[in-house]
Amino acid sequence: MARPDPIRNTYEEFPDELKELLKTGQNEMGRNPSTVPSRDILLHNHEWHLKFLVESAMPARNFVLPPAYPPSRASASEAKRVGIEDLRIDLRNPNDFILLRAITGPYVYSSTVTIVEGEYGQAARLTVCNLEDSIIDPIIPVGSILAIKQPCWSRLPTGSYHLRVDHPSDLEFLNQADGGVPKKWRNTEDVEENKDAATWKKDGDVMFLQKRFRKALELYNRAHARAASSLDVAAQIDNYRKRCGVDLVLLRFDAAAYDLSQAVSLYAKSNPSLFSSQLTEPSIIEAWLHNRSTDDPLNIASILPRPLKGLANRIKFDLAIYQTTPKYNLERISSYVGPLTLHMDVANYISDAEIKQTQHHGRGLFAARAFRCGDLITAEKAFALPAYLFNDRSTECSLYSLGDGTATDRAGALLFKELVQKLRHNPSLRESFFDLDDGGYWKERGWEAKEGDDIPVDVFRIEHIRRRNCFSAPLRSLDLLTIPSPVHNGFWIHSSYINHACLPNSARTFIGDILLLRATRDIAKDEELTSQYVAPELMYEERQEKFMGTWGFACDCTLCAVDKTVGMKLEGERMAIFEDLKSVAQRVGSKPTVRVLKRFTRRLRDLEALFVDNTYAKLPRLCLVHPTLFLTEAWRTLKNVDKTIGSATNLLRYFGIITSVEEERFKVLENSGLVNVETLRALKYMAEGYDCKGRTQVAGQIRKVASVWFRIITGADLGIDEFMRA
Ligand SMILES: C[S@@+](CC[C@H](N)C(=O)[O-])C[C@H]1O[C@@H](n2cnc3c(N)ncnc32)[C@H](O)[C@@H]1O
Repeated sequence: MARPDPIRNTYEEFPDELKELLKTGQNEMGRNPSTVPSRDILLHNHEWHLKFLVESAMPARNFVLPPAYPPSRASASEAKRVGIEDLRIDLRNPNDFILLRAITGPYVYSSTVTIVEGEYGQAARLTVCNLEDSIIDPIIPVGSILAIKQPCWSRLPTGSYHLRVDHPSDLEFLNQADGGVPKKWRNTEDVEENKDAATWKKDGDVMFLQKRFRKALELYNRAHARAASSLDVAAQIDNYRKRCGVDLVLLRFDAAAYDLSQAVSLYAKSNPSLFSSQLTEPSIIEAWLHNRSTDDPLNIASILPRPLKGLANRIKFDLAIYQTTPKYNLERISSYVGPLTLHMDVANYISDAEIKQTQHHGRGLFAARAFRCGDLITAEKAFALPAYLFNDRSTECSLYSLGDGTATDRAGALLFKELVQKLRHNPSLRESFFDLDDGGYWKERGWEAKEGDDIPVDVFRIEHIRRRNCFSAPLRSLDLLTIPSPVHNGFWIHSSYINHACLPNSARTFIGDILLLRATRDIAKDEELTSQYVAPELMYEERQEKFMGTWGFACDCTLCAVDKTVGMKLEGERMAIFEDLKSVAQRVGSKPTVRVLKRFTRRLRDLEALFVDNTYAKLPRLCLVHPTLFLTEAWRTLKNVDKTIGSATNLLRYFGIITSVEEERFKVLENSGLVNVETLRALKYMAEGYDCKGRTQVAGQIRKVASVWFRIITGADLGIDEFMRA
């Protein structure tokens, strides 16, 4: 087959090409497209692309968001139907819709591409973006009848034009029997019309086993329709149960709750001992599945048969449940986590961290009670955390937002996709998600929702919210101490309300999909909770650029307030010595000598001298940290105990943690909140040193503090002994 275009070998979108088009495309807006290929050419090209998709090594997937526009809010009854001939380039009328029929199988990779026809046979290429689609279980199989809201032509880099849908809610699937569907699209005979419920269900099971979940859902729907009319209660229960299972795989938790409540109600009605119980009432069961509580007033755990109970459990955890105590067996949970078991069945504990308005930083989290250093403040399961096993081709992808010029890698791109699916399918989850900070996007682009309105699922708003509120997460923070762990990008709604401070009072860690927030110093009731979004850069300007670039704020914490006054000249002098020391440390590596370390110490003193005045009294001196860590470890390598202890004490000091040892008592006198792996190492080296000197009481007290800090930076106690021994 001849290649339709010698330059492009796939339908894939390349962000650089699209960016160029944006620059040149403005003057076409509102015009008719100059060229649209004929139906035959479109079909021929599509066939070629399908063949190419099957046969070749594909590039990494590029998910591309064009400049933002809101989804249509017109309902079917308000919208005006238009034809392909009415469409213009880049001109979306939110009140228009078009009816189209897919005349080919789809090309599914970064987006779904298919060829569609209008009522009078005019063909066009349709690109549907941001849906979770697969070639074996396509969302838009041939013959699908689609209503597309606010349709318009969009330019392609090939010089041609296509119809493009970015918001899932701008695409609706119609049945042949739906009003408005052209007569000639209704004539497909359903040759399988006479199958009974059991056969449909069996066919659904086959599809389920083949992981064709959308097809399975369609077949279970058919089985359900049949079973409902045959009044076979057992078959109906079974169908609801099966459909509930597929719902869960497809992230349709609201639908799963509905299906299970129907199944339970039918089960109760057909069971004499439950006939008069509340379990016969589907709305009560559905409300319980959604109520976010661990309570079981209907006694479901003991009454229901296992398969229904198991599904109830699954739905409750997927919709999130809450407990009011910080009680968890985190060591056990931590031991379960692995690449295949990232999602843990635990309840959230967030009741002691309240969301309130701050004075200058929007909303924030506040301590509802006092916490001691190391205490668990919250434990929250991820709202979304895509798991991928390997960094292989099957998951290789990126997300580009052309409108605001941002790009994100695989972890962020996969999270974006999952968020879109979860919000698309589950209206009950939208309110809490869309209440998060979107940097003013919706205020500028959207509209005020009225009481009872559906919250629109705007993909651009989702991406704005993702960027400002997501967290990077290893499988377990514990693993970061030893081996590089793949970093995922996840979403935790309650934890998103915490504001940043370079000197925070709490730190987050991860055990699977649980985000744990622990106090890094003592916190008073009603104090605002803060954590570091990222560890602060050494240079004040660089630090602020990072905060401004990603989150749109300039940090005004106590450290930034002081660093701001330092001035470029002094900062430059500090950085020059820092760079000097860094290159010596790199040269020396793990083979230090006493002579080199003495010279290193003298140069380090030059750097210390640049902090002489009292402005940094109890504050961290960040550019002294890394050279001092090097020095501490180097003295330890040379087995110089006193120098190791002295240098480790300085290391803590430069992190803003002031300690003392008096009369065999070790004390933390000041704690800036910068508890991290380096400060933990400093404690470990100090404890070893005091042991060597025979001062085991001091060493024991230091180890006690270290065990609390270990819990802060890994989430739990698992692995503390190995760490302290290594
Ligand atoms: C993850 S949200 C935190 C919750 C947010 N304050 C709210 O009202 O939803 C991140 C946003 O909070 C604000 N923020 C966080 N830390 C801040 C800080 N130290 N100073 C100023 N604004 C901050 C910024 O607007 C940032 O984009």
